[in-house]
Amino acid sequence: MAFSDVVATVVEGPWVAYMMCAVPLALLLYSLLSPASLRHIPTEGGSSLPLLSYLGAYNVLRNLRSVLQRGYDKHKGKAFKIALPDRWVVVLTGKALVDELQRMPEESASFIDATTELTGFGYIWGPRMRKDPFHVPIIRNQLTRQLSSAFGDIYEEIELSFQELMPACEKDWTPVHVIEVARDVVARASNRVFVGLRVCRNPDYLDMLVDCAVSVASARNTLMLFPSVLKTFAAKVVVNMDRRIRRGMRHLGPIIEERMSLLRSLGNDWSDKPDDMLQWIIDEVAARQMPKEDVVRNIMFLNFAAIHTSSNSFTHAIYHLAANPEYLRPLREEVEAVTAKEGWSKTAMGRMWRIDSFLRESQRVNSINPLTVIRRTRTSLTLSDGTFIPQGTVIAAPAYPTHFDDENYVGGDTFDPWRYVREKEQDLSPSKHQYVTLSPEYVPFGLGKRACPGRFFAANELKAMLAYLVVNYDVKFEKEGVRPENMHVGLTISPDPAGKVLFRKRRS
Ligand code: HEM
Repeated sequence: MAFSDVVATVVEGPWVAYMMCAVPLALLLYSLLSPASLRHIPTEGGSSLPLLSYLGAYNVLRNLRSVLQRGYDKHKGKAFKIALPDRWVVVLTGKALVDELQRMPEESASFIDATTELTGFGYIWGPRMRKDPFHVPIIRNQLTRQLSSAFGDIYEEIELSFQELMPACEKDWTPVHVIEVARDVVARASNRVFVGLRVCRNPDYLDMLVDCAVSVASARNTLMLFPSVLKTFAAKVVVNMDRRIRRGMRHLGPIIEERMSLLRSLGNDWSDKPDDMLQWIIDEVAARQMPKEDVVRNIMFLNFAAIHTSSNSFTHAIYHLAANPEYLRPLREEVEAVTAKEGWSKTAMGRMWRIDSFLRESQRVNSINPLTVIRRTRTSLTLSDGTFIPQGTVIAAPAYPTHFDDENYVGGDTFDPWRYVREKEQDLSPSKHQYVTLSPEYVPFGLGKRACPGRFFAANELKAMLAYLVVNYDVKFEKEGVRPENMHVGLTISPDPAGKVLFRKRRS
């Protein structure tokens, strides 16, 4: 049958009648199935009517930043909702509600359930990581406690990686893809501490980690186009974690086997037992009698958490510096004065207030995710302003509007690199203004019990990277003073990946 015949049959036949019945039926079904209990919460970014909300979701994904800002301006201090292709998200605004959000216990508003659904991570990394996230206390306790003793190794790796990755800059102004260099440096420096010298410089291992981090970070935008029942399958196709873990096993498998056999023969403690991330994870995996592939899964997850976030944050900061090279001098003066006294150490990093303020301010104006402090309610609850939130709702705080609110930051829409240096100088408790310090007005690391446990590690690494660059290189953009616009794609924000910064080995 020719195509025109098919069209004629459809138009003239009973199909028109079927369609006329089916469409209202679908609308009715959808409105019955849609969460009626969210209808009292105002919608931003489009209509909340059945099916039309999909148009809203399209608009939200294209213009998330401005939709969130409009919602914030209209409803500050209250909640509003936005449509995504696979769900509604209720956005809580203003200090009081965001503070309430961070205090909600996991049993009533779950971070794990929210990351599973909103970012698709539960589907990508598998149910075990969701049910038993033992990597969190490892980061919080062992890794963070070891920062002082590990600093020398981290710094050595930073220094060597920059020298190897940017050799041409030794001679003249050379364009550098900062995001790519940042990913490699972060991967190498972090893995010096995660898995040790034996593997951390292996180019295939590093390539695997960076590729995994980039794929997982962008997968959230693809996975939200699938209904929940298909997400596990979609995650397998989009990310194929099993294949990545097999590749990781080629690098880490022999070391894991060696260490596991020592654990079996010598027990939990032996005199020269390694004291690194790999061993801490092996201990947990062995105690739970899990397969050794789970060690690799954990290492890869931590690398995803570290590489994507830290390299984006670093690139944002370098873009500000290259657009305003006049910031180099005050940064250099500080780094040189501090390292002259303290050497390159964690103590020195703690004394670099300008470096710290620069990174914190860059994180404030650029953010890492447009929605943060994400949770999914496990019970119905009523907020202090009387808003009823039914069970199973994803709730979150909006990053940009919070960070650009003049009530929270004077001149909040301008990048002011020394903002927190001034605040520290005026405050009796200067630690309140550090890069890693959280508050309902500063949300890039999340908030509350599930706030980023890796931020102390990240801050030290990023401060060492920035400090190293400012004392060793001159920096500028080809077109002076112009910073490339950030890219907003669906639920992600990133520095323009095409941005190139000119670097030249410092002459004076
Ligand atoms: C500048 C760098 C980083 C940024 C901006 C960042 C940001 C975040 C954010 C926003 C969250 C969610 C918190 C919430 O919603 O309340 C988070 C969670 C997490 N981050 Fe980071 N992160 C960074 C670096 C790191 C590093 C280096 C590691 C690992 C060493 C790490 C490990 C984690 C883990 C494991 C979680 C989940 C915590 C949990 O399950 O309770 N992050 N991070």
